[in-house]
Amino acid sequence: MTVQTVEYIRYRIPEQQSAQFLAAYTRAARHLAAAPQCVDYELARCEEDFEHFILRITWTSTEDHLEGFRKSELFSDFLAEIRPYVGNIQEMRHYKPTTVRGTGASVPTLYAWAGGAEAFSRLTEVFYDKVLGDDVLAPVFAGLAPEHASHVALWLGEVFGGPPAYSETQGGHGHMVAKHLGKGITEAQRRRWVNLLQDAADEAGLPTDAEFRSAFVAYAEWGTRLAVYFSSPDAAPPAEQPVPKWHWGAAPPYRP
Ligand code: HEM
Repeated sequence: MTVQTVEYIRYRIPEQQSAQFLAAYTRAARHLAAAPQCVDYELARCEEDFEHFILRITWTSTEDHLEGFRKSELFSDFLAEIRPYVGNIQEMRHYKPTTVRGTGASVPTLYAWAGGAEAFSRLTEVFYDKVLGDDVLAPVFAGLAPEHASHVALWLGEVFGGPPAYSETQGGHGHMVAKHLGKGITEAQRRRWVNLLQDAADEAGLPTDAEFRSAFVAYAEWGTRLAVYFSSPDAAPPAEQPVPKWHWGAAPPYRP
């Protein structure tokens, strides 16, 4: 059995060349991404001394790197991009992982666990396709603005711990809630909204683990009930409030 190996390449790049260096590596990285011998890679920059960079590449094995990638056309294309910096290399060696390894106790956000911005865009695209084909919800969403799905994706991403993209581009909680004023959403419509959101989560490939889905549905329940409340004829617009931040709740992510 071959054992993965980690190659570390340490560079010292003068500050004034660092922008070109990063641009060259951004281009070169395409050839790593296309290499079947490459498991993953990351170029990191030293926080304490900006001139130090470390490129970490995990290869399927040292032999695959030296006999496979190094002898392939991808390597020539990779090298062509970074050749000006070969003289700046301070170390370039392969390291075999030892048994000392593990993960810490940091808890990922629901946003990261779901798969980030891309996962929420997929979710709302699938969701609004369903909504527009649904007999109960289609009338509510007739004439929907084309950017609606992407705005809701930004909103959900922010609620679940992602960047504040909705509040920075659209508005805060009050702004979002106000979108529902006067809509007269019924319980049947609300319940269908929650059901279709879960169907869309399945189809869009969001994680299906119990911990994620229970937190996800908890927010859908809470948010839709607020939407119904504020959509009733006598509801007053809400005061401006921060965007709610949804967390895992009682059951943190399960990691065997
Ligand atoms: C967790 C629950 C909900 C969330 C997070 C949510 C989120 C949003 C957001 C972010 C917007 C504004 C989109 C934009 O800025 O373009 C919006 C608008 C809207 N929502 Fe909701 N919503 C929820 C529940 C519901 C429900 C249950 C219904 C109806 C069944 C509904 C109907 C609408 C409609 C019709 C609009 C468009 C308003 C307009 O632009 O005229 N929403 N929603």
